[in-house]
Formats: sequence, structure tokens, C-alpha cells
Amino acid sequence: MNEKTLKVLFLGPKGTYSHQAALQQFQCISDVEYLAATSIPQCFNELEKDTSIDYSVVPLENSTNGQVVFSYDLLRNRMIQKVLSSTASADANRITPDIEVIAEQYVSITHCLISPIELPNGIESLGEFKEVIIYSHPQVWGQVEGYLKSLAEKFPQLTFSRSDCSSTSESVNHCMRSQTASCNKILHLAIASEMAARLHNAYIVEHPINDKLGNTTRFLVLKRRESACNYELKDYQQPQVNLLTFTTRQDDPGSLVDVLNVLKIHSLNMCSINSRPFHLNENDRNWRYLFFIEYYTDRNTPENKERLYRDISAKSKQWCLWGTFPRNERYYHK
Ligand SMILES: O=C(O)C(=O)C[C@]1(C(=O)O)C=C[C@@H](O)C=C1
Repeated sequence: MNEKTLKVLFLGPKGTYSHQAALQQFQCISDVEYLAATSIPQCFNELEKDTSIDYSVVPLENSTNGQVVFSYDLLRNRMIQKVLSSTASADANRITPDIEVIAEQYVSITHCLISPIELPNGIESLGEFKEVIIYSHPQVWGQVEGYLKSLAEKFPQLTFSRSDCSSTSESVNHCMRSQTASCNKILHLAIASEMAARLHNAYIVEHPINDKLGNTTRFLVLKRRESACNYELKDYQQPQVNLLTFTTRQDDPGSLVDVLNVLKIHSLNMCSINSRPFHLNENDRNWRYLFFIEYYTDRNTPENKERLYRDISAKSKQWCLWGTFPRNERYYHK
């Protein structure tokens, strides 16, 4: 039982997909205060700085357009900072980050084309304008590419432009404010969720407009490693997912395979691999990569965790385990 109100940070304002992920994650808890951050970096920074915040929910990847690079790079930067500041220890290659991943969440993405004003003929009303400016979060463009192309083909006389906002829900705010300040030949639209349209009293022109039905975004739930907060989702019925990042001895042939082979030796099944470029400092050379892998563990594997970690230390240059958390059953939904 939690005695205090849980404080949960998400990319705001209310009505973002991150907000939906946070609501899904903590729906079983009655006393939760949801706090809106203004950017993904703030979701990390505030959690680290403000010890009154218990959890933070951040997007990690989308089933249509892949990595949310903002989040990957914020994790990467934290590992690199630790590499630079860590002093020699018994296991010098192992880095322990200040934040930890405790859960994952999946939100089904149904994008809507949203207007601040009522359009009497729906989408056909666009023909009455000279210019249309569409606002959204940068991650969204790659999820609606086909739809925006067909819109431009349908209205060849119209000038379309795109403008990035800090989140989808913020883009609804933005188009409402811009429409009020704009001439009546320009229409300001947003791409966001139905919830965002409802919360801002805006009008849905068309939906769903994402190119792929079943489009889903995966979120991570973070906490400070030291935090004593005892809300935990230990679901041992599900396989446990381990998120690990590492750098390799890049000039040694086979150095990546050597790390991955450790999983094979310990009978561990890898379920994802990604990479991001990194520089240890400004003089560091280009084209170095930090790898993100996820692998499953359960009650029986690995037989010897300490041995696994020793083997990873021996084969990688630096590595860190961000967390071990249950596979969310929404992972399997289409
Ligand atoms: O802007 C939002 O609504 C968010 O929660 C962020 C975010 C993301 O960064 O991936 C989440 C889901 C959608 O794919 C688009 C944007």
C-alpha cells in the first residue's frame, strides 16, 4: 500500500499519447498526481533533480517509424556522462546509471486531423483557404506521410507547410492560438489524438489518418534508482525484459559478435537491437556507436547472473543495465 500520492511526470500538456501511457500504467492506483512536462529532456531532468517526483513516462519507439531518438539519446548521454565521471572500481566496465526502467507501456496511436474552427464541409472546406499550416510532434510526420501526400494531391492549389511542436497535444493548443491571430485565408491544423481534440474543444476533420492501422508507440516508465518508492509491477507470469546498453572494443574484429555471443552462451533470447552514435568528448573520433539491446530472462535463465555480467564486462568496453521489467501483455496486441 502506498501512503502518499504518487507523482508521475509525462510529456504534456494533457491529451498527449504520453499522458495516455501514464494513465494506463497507473490506472490501478487511486492516488496519483500527473505532472505535465514541456519536453522529453524535462521528463528525464526533473525526475533526476526533484525527489518529490516518483516516476516519469517517456516514449521510446513507434511501430511505424522506429526510434524516438530524443529518448535514446537522453539514455545514451547519461551513460556517457557516467563513463566520464566513474572512478576505477572492482568492475570498471560496469556503469550504474542514476535512473532505472521499471516498466513498459504500449499505446495504440490513432492520429486525427484537428481544426480549431468548425469546417462546414469537413475536409472539402480546405479548398476555401490559400494556405494550410499543420502542427504536430516531429515523431508524427513519418507516421502520416502517405496521408499528407494524398491531401496535397487532393488540393493542388493549396500551399501546405508543417511546423514542429513539443508534443501532439501542444500542437492543438498552438493551432488554436495561431488561428485566432491569423488572417482568414490561412487554416492552422494539428495532428493529435481524439483525447487532445476533446480536451481543447477542437474539431476532428478526419481520423484515423495514420498510414498504418495498428500503429503503436512503446513507452518506458522510469524512476530514480535510489528512490524508495515501492510501487512495483512484478508480474512473474510474463517474461522479464532486460534493457542493456554497451560500447564495443570497436577496432577488434568480431567485437560486437563477441558481446552478443555472451547471450547465446547463457541461453538468452535477444528481442531488440539498436545503435546510436556517440562521442566521449569533443576530441573523440567520429563513427563510434553505442548499442541498445533487450533480452529475455525468466526464473530459470540465466542460471548464473553474476557469471553473465562478468562475461559481458569481459567482452564489452563499457555497459550498463537500465532495468529488468515484465513484458507488457499489450506487446503482443496488433
Ligand atoms: O506528442 C505526444 O503525444 C507524445 O506523447 C510523444 C510521441 C513521441 O515522441 O513518439 C508519442 C507518440 C506518438 O508517436 C507521437 C509523439
